[in-house]
Amino acid sequence: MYAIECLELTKVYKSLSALQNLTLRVEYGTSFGLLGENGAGKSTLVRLIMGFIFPTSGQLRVLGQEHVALAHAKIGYVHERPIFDPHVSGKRYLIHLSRLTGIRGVDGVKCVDEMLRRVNLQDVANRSIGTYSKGMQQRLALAQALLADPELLILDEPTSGLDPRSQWEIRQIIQGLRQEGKTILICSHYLSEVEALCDAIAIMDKGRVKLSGSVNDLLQSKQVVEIVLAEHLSACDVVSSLAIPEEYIVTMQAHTFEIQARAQSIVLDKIVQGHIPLISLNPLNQSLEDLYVHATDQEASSIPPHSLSNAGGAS
Ligand SMILES: Nc1ncnc2c1ncn2[C@@H]1O[C@H](COP(=O)(O)OP(=O)(O)OP(=O)(O)O)[C@@H](O)[C@H]1O
Repeated sequence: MYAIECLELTKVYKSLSALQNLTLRVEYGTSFGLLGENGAGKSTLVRLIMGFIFPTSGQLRVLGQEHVALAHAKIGYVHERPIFDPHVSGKRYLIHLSRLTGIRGVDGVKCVDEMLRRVNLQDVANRSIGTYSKGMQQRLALAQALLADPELLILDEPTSGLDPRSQWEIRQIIQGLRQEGKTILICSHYLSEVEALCDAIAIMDKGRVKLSGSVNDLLQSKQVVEIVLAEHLSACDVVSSLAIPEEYIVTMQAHTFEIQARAQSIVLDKIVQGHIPLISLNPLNQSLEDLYVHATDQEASSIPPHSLSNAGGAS
């Protein structure tokens, strides 16, 4: 069973298709990154998951509920730009919310104090929120989302617009939640953040999933090795004389070609047996940024399928 399961999900606003037959699954206890350019459909998907809007067609199940509103009490949500009453203190605000969620009296205060410690706001707990920095407000929003100990946490651009120190603080909190085994869905434009915080990702483009899967699998499947031949050799001639399968080749230049890392030993055997002189063999690590650029690049859609294969279960 999945914490979030979308099957052929479509959302049309008037005449605009914001999501088109989107299939995506988020496993319980994992941290999932939703990536995509502005207008890709990430917020629409989050709004559907939260039950703020309804799908035009397709199926959606959140924490086992087809009626996603029934899952609401078990979801913690942090908006990209949380809005607070600036005159109320952080502690008072959280106590008010804890009462609304049914945690009252001494237990409520204990729970709030614990949450304030957790997001490192204990020293400013009694100050009015209007005096908080943006980073503090974002941490308060996280505390608010965590108050009812949700099963699923949805973080929309959790570090957007924050200074590096504040970003780091938020990421540390998210790492802690991840280690506790919380299911987390993060929408972010920061690729290094997603690479560091997420077990799996989906890259969305124009309402569709372009690429998805586990971060490790995706990165490993895209590792390449650069082979630099002696200058008198043409890469094209060597590849054809050694009969190196086309699907192993990523790029080819005059005396250099890149191959999939997984094909390294096969290609090297051929090179040794063919007595081909090499200048160097260089592993080139791919980052999530490289994957992202390929997946969202229209030109890249026409490059060989091995460079852009969908490694995950989504389509
Ligand atoms: N309420 C709405 N009515 C009409 N069109 C909408 C509405 N909300 C979103 N859209 C359109 O749907 C598409 C997807 O928008 P969405 O906000 O889901 O993208 P996004 O990936 O979250 O973008 P961003 O990164 O900028 O937040 C866009 O073309 C947007 O203009």
